[in-house]
Amino acid sequence: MDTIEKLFEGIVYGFRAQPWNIPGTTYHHALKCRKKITEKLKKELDKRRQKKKNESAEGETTTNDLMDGLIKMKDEEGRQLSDEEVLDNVVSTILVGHVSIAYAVTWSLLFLAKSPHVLLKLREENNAMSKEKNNGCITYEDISKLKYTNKVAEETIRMANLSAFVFRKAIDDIEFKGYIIPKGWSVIVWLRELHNDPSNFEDSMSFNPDRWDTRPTHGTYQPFGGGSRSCPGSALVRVSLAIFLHHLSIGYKWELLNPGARVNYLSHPLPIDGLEITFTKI
Ligand code: HEM
Repeated sequence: MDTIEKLFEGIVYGFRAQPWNIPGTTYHHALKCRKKITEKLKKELDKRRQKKKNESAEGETTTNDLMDGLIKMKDEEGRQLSDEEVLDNVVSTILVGHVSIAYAVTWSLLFLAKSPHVLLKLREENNAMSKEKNNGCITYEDISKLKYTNKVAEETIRMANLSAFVFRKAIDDIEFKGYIIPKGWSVIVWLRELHNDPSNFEDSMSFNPDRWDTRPTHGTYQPFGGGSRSCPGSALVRVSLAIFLHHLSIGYKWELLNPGARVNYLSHPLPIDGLEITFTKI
């Protein structure tokens, strides 16, 4: 697991690096990590395929994880994924799910530590819910009742700007503010700028969950991208954050060790100290 963790970390660093495939660059290292991880997963895939062959007389294989799901998947015409497609899907799913939610959670800890009045309201709402549930676990339905908690989660997603930009290609000549973007050009959509622009979000740099009482203007909020390639993990991110905020606010107090720590923006924004913190159980 440690080796796999290291390899994924290498790929994540190469995510937003300049694509210079020269020894010594972050991008080159990421490609090497990608190759190694694919080799490791290929061995596992071969084992699974062999196992499936051996067991075909007895029926289905017993494991039921992502790789098995991809191996079994068939389209309408009964076509299955090639080895390369299975491996690409395993790598990209782990990659996008690997650090993203952890980073969002990290930012929620930081924003809340710096906004005690928000934390107070969050704690109030979640203590009330916990009492209602007799200290039991919350369910998916309960999460939608945690109105303030959901607003804190959304404001965290806005302020954290974990995906600062997405790439697109102009499929036609486009005129924008007097400039022509020729067909075929690559375009960066700078999401962070949209979310930090005070004309889109009043007092945009302050952590204010109540701003979510009204919906943002169309097109001004795209933390998960847009269109057919938008993030399929967005609901999972929101639910995970809400569950985390519930348990955190009712169970713990915490203090930042370096409240003024600078932020490292690549490959994803994160305080330079990794957010060193002390926790106390309430
Ligand atoms: C806070 C966490 C996350 C943020 C901010 C985020 C943001 C994004 C953005 C901006 C894109 C590009 C969308 C576009 O080009 O329009 C994307 C793509 C994607 N995300 Fe996420 N994401 C997060 C978490 C996750 C998680 C947890 C998963 C899955 C477990 C996931 C799966 C994916 C996949 C598979 C794509 C590629 C979609 C495609 O190209 O069709 N993401 N994400």
